Amino acid sequence: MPDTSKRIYIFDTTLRDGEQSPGVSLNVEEKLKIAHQLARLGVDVIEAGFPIASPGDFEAVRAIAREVEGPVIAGLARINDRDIDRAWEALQEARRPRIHVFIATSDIHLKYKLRMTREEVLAAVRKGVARAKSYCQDVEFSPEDASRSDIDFLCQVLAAAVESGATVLNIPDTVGYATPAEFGRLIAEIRRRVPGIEQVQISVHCHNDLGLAVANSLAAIENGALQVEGAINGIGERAGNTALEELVMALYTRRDYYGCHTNIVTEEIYRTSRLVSSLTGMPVQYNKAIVGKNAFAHEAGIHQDGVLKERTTYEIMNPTMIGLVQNNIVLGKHSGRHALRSRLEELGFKLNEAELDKAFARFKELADRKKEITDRDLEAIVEHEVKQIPEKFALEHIHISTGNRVVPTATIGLRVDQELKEEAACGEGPVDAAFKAIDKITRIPVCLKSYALNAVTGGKDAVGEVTVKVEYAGRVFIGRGISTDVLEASARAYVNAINKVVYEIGEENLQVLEA
Ligand SMILES: CC(=O)SCCNC(=O)CCNC(=O)[C@H](O)C(C)(C)COP(=O)(O)OP(=O)(O)OC[C@H]1O[C@@H](n2cnc3c(N)ncnc32)[C@H](O)[C@@H]1OP(=O)(O)O
Ligand SMILES: CC(C)C(=O)C(=O)O
Ligand SMILES: [Mg+2]
Repeated sequence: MPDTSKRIYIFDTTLRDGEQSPGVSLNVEEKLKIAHQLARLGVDVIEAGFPIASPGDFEAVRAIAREVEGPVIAGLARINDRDIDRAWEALQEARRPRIHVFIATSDIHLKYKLRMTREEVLAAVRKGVARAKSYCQDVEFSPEDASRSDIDFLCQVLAAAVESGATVLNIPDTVGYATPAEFGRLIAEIRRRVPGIEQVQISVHCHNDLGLAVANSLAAIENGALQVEGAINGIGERAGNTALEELVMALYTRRDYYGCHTNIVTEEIYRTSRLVSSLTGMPVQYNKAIVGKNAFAHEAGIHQDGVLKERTTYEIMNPTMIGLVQNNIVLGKHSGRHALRSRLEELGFKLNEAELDKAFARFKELADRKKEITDRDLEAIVEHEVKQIPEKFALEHIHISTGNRVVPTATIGLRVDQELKEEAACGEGPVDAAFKAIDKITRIPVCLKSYALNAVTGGKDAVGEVTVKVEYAGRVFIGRGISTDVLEASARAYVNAINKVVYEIGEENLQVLEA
């Protein structure tokens, strides 16, 4: 057995850097949901947001700090008084709060972005870290763009942060410029040169612009980094952050080589990945390591033969390790509530009776149209349609008439507070017609910003998942819907987004169009 006594701490920034992915905007409820799942996953730190960024982000950090037990809860702040004070205001009810302050140290950022001299940056670091420390024992400091910074100045800044009370020094490769050997050397050099470094934890935060974020993080671990920052599914600014599931499984699978462990409950990885993908609206690419649809699929005959004879011929990990459950019970139209409940429990969903009834009704509807219901179908039903916000509007029926020589026309029936209302509309295409008919019923002037269709499951009876983003009063709301019929999935997604508008804005504050 290899010695794996060295512990690597996992800092999850899905809710902060991950949310900086273009097009992603999570509301308080969605962030809380992800934070609870991250706690189940066993991450050591959750960076819940950037409290000064917006009232919504402030509320999300505050709610997570209040509610989520287990991990340290961190909030990001620029190195100025207002940001730090606001971060502390959001974090103070956390059982284990951490203020994360940052300022860039590369000449390029100093000259063009901050317009500050090195002396000014040094002074700001001393003042900012000390201010954060006056509120909170646990203070993380990040010299942004560290990998492109002058090493002498970088070490000077890091030393100042340690002297002023930082407990964690996080070294970011902000623009994903470093290569593994080089980044490993940078960590080793910092450990050798910064006075007092042995009193603090060294962390790394790598971006994936050259596809090297995980490799760079692993090189940093080999050179003494004890904390790694990253995001689920590798989401984040531009090409994203270190994909935490990849890093964790690399450390686990190659524990013989790295000789360390994390406290991650690996069986929660797949579920966390699905939840993040579903709530951010960012699909996971099929060939993505660990959590992609094809990550454990074998297509070629020689591989299939090998795996059938002995799984380890072509699998370096057992899929059950990440929570992909193999099952022998086939769920279909003849299955009952017990089988459904048991399968959902195996997948980690605990539903109350009302939720189970709703899931069962949708399951039966789907089973009438599809031979076999897969785990992905069930996840889609639960994540998109059961664990949901209150429904002001519920899709009752949809009829579409379309073709290459007719004007697409949709008739939609929605239950509005239990009363059935029906409208018809024509459109540029069938989806447009359906959305216009829905608009006529809801009379809420939302603006459609994007529409995406994905097949959740395989085969010609695959379940289609539609994600729409709509804008109302300058805010973006994401709606999702699933069905074997993509037009029905589209209508469900649009109605779901409108329900979110009603829920978040409040019915009393909505501007409704005249009938
Ligand atoms: C590498 C990273 O991921 S850093 C985190 C990036 N994340 C985000 O930016 C998301 C949230 N951001 C926001 O909502 C907004 O940018 C806000 C609310 C933080 C600031 O908005 P604004 O006050 O309008 O400033 P804006 O974003 O246009 O410009 C940034 C300002 O902060 C300054 N700044 C940037 N980093 C720092 C820092 N670490 N410490 C102090 N000042 C900083 C810039 O120099 C600029 O100052 P200037 O206005 O004097 O030129
Ligand atoms: C705030 C810092 C850590 C960051 O996100 C980066 O440098 O990429
Ligand atoms: Mg970053």
